[in-house]
Amino acid sequence: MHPNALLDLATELLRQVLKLDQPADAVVSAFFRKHRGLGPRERHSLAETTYAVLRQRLLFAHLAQSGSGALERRLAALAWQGSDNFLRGALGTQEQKWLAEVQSIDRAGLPEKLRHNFPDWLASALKNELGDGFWPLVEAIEKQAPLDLRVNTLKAKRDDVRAALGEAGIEAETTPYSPWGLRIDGKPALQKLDLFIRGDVEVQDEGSQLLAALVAPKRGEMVVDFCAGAGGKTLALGALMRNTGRLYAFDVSAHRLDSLKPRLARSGLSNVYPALIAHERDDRIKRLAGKIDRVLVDAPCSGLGTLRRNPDLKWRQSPKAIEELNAKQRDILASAARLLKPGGRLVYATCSLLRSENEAIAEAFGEAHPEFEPLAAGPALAASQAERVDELVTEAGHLKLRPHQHATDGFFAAAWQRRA
Ligand SMILES: C[S@@+](CC[C@H](N)C(=O)[O-])C[C@H]1O[C@@H](n2cnc3c(N)ncnc32)[C@H](O)[C@@H]1O
Repeated sequence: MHPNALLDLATELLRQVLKLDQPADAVVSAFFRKHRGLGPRERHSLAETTYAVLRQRLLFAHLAQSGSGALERRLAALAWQGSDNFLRGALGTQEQKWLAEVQSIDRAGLPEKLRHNFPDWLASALKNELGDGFWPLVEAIEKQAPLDLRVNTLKAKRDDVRAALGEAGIEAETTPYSPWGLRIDGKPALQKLDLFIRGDVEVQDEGSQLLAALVAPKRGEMVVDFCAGAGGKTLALGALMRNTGRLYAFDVSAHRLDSLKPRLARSGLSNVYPALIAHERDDRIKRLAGKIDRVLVDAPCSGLGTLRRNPDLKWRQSPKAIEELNAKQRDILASAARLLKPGGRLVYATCSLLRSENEAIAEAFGEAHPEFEPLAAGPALAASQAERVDELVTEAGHLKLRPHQHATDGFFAAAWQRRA
């Protein structure tokens, strides 16, 4: 494709994504479905350019002020993630001159906001939360996340999968904390590999794997994944149960539960029971009250721990939306807790970095529910063969992961045991 035609497409894609009325990954996928003729390299340039704009939107919007022509074209040129030569082929002489000028600006001297690229409310919330970790986080989320895999221990061993990936020309390292994880640099096409098709691996961030390790369901138990979504954690839990017992995968979204089905088929699990619920007080939950050994509440949240993958969330979340989520999180946790039998384990988790969605929810639940005793995450993770657990837990005994410290998405989890 002629460079200018591709830059025109990048301009159009950015116009759609920057409306911010839908998740960026959904807009990008729909765009690619409409433009089927695009090759893998063209798709890569378009998607990564779009994500680069979302990551550093304030900086690029500032630098774009001086140019002319469509704003989105200037943003695409500034954030271009293909080759420089290709981009030059797309730009007119004036545009090239402008780009060279703005690219020579010393970015380290720009105001703070143009260096962290957060809206004000979020910058102050994250500074409060992270202190000295704020700037390391900014740096960590400007980079792409690595690709983590979870080896399906029902079907394969980690060393064998690593060797098979090596034979396919894909270098993988073992993950530092999860006993089932492999980490790959870059984004090789895995879907066509035999080991993927037969369900030996699933794509799953190491942090998500650690949540399953914290729930630690055993053979033959009754387990509920309360907010199962597309079932990333369900599959990990089912494998830990060695395909025995009963694992209910609840969610209010039929669409998300539908995406679980092909993954379930690949995984070889037959102990999973997906169930659509209307809301957290659905009758199905009342029927199972007091009967369940382990419950995971992977609560709907702001997703701000996933900014490496979803940089649009910085611009799509708001304090009001987070307050609404907080109410939902409280309700779902209180309802899910009723499922547990005495001695049972409850885990509340989010992929948020914000205290209001994490500690605040856990503390309020603990105060209102003396029948639940806090369970320290460290020993529980160690019992699941997680490694270097001291690096993963807080003084209060919560699991807390950060992109800049652990190279995972940001996660929080609190656990309790129901008193007998
Ligand atoms: C963080 S996502 C879950 C991700 C999933 N556990 C995974 O590992 O792929 C939160 C999920 O909660 C679901 N949800 C929202 N409200 C709910 C409710 N009241 N009861 C149960 N699930 C709910 C959403 O549909 C969404 O799929």
